Amino acid sequence: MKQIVAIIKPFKLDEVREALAEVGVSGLTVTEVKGFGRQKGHTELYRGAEYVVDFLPKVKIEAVVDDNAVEPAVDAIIKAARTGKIGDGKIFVRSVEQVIRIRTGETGPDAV
Ligand SMILES: Nc1ncnc2c1ncn2[C@@H]1O[C@H](COP(=O)(O)OP(=O)(O)OP(=O)(O)O)[C@@H](O)[C@H]1O
Ligand SMILES: [Mg+2]
Repeated sequence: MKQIVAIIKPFKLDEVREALAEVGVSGLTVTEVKGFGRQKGHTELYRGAEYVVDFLPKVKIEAVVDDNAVEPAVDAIIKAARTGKIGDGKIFVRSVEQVIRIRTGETGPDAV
């Protein structure tokens, strides 16, 4: 199992959520975050204005999926979140050792 962590532009959240649902991702955690990439926030457009702050608003999406679902999920995020402009975001993929569904006690891929 893997955890996909994607940092995206906030206005892309709905599209990304729909794209992930289409490829069968069963659960998501979403957090409002702030960050910067290699332009350090300074030269990035946000809602039409050039932001001159150190940290730009972003949305972090976390989804844990079975190994064979990583590629379709990553592809779906890229397709939905990409504008082609700087600051489109980044995707990190991490290994997940265990998943436990609290209600039923199921573990592993059955619990994802
Ligand atoms: N190395 C990193 N570690 C942690 N978070 C990062 C990293 N790079 C980017 N981020 C997060 O992703 C957000 C978007 O990054 P961004 O898309 O600007 O990356 P970039 O490398 O500057 O690419 P681009 O040139 O397309 O803008 C940042 O605001 C930050 O929250
Ligand atoms: Mg950037």
